[in-house]
Amino acid sequence: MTGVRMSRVRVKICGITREEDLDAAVNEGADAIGFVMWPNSARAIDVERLVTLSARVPPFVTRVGLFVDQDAELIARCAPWLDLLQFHGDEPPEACEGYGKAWIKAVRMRDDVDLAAIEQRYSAAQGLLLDAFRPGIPGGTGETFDWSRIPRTLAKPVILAGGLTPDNIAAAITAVHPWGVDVSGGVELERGIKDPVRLQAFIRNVSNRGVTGEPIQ
Ligand SMILES: O=C(O)c1ccccc1N[C@@H]1O[C@H](COP(=O)(O)O)[C@@H](O)[C@H]1O
Repeated sequence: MTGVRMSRVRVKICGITREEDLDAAVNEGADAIGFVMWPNSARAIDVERLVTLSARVPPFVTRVGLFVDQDAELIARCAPWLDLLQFHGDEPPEACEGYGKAWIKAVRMRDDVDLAAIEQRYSAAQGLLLDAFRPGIPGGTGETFDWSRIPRTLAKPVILAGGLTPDNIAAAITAVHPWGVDVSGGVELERGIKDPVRLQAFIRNVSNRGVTGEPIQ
């Protein structure tokens, strides 16, 4: 490919709990940093910690707050420290609005999922984040799903998630052509603690690929 620079795939590093992990992600070129505000997660942070970590994020890096069927009051308290809300539960569209923030809807890829219907229902979402389905667990499972189930016809930007790693991310981008990718467990040493080596490898393996999966010239 000559003369054409394909748009690059955006990358979000989720489940940041520590300053050093945040700095490593930003310095490697992450486009977005995810903060898990769902208290049942081993990667959860509280509002006080969100305020501290959020203040460390430089301009042009998106601060994303992850919520799972949580109280409007808690989301409203977090919203000033966030740029984008990620709804990872069974929230109806009405529960995602009213915070004055753009938002994305996470969809767990159950066998019977109808993405076209979901896209219509969540028409105000900025994008759809597609994650693996495991009963009883809202996300962050570290599991992949069959990427060929994602139709190419979706109008909204697709953010691919679920079990992504430095080793499978190139194949994932080639298969799905996503707008962005989101990773948590695949770049960790343990839950909530990122591995700088895996983090660097993941972001580098994303950054040199266009949305077609071809290396950017
Ligand atoms: O990270 C969590 O603990 C979490 C909890 C509840 C819902 C979602 C969660 N994480 C998100 O799940 C996907 C996939 O994560 P992984 O890469 O498979 O570990 C991603 O969007 C995380 O942000």
